[in-house]
Amino acid sequence: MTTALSVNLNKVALVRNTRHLGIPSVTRAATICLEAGAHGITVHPRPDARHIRADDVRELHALLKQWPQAEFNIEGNPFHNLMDFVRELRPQQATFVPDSEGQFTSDHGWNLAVDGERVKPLIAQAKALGVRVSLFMDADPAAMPLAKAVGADRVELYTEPYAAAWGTPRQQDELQRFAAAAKAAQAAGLGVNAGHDLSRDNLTDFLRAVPGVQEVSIGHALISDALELGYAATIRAYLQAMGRAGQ
Ligand SMILES: CC(=O)[C@@H](O)[C@H](O)COP(=O)(O)O
Ligand SMILES: NCC(=O)COP(=O)(O)O
Repeated sequence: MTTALSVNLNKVALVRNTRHLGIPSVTRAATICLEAGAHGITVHPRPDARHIRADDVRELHALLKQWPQAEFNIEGNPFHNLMDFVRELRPQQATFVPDSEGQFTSDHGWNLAVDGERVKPLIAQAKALGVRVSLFMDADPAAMPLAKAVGADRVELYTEPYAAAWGTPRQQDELQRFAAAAKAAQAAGLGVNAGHDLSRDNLTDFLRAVPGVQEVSIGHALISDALELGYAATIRAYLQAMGRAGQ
């Protein structure tokens, strides 16, 4: 099975928002990622619009019509602004994340023993619109049957604890825990996605150890790598521009 790579463009928008120039362009970033072979685009339009804004979500949705194989994954809290995007745009996938408004970054999955009953009708609503629903979940095998019971199609395993343990003596224990959670999800009839702080360094070990991951969504490390891998070519381009002035 091939794991799909969905590129999270939040951080491109974060830089763009520090000026009124429209650069770096979120849609151009999406085009370059898809042309390079990425399988999808992820955004997390937070209620405070600190990075991805509503217009970005609409423009990406329009752009992705030119990429019928690519998937658009919109993340967010369905009790805040996510359902508006789901109803308006019907992306291929909505990832429900239990973040508070203004949260620094996502740092936990759903507690379905508490939120399951109120999240259930929103999952049904999204699915009735043809939108696949993935629930952002901690890697707790016991919680997976609950995710199935409330109607989710997939779970996205919250991988920050694995990323933090990577390269330390805790790495193997974390990998075992994530593998057990993935197996429990699959046994319950759910698909498995994964994301948060995945990187070029920690991704290979994760995909080797955790079976059947259908999609990884990666933003922070990937966009940071794109900057670092791009510095040298960019300096050459600027020196050429200066050279054309005879310098
Ligand atoms: C759900 C998740 O783990 C990440 O997508 C997270 O949404 C990243 O959000 P920020 O880019 O705002 O940190
Ligand atoms: N769902 C996780 C995601 O989209 C990206 O998270 P990160 O790589 O920015 O931590």
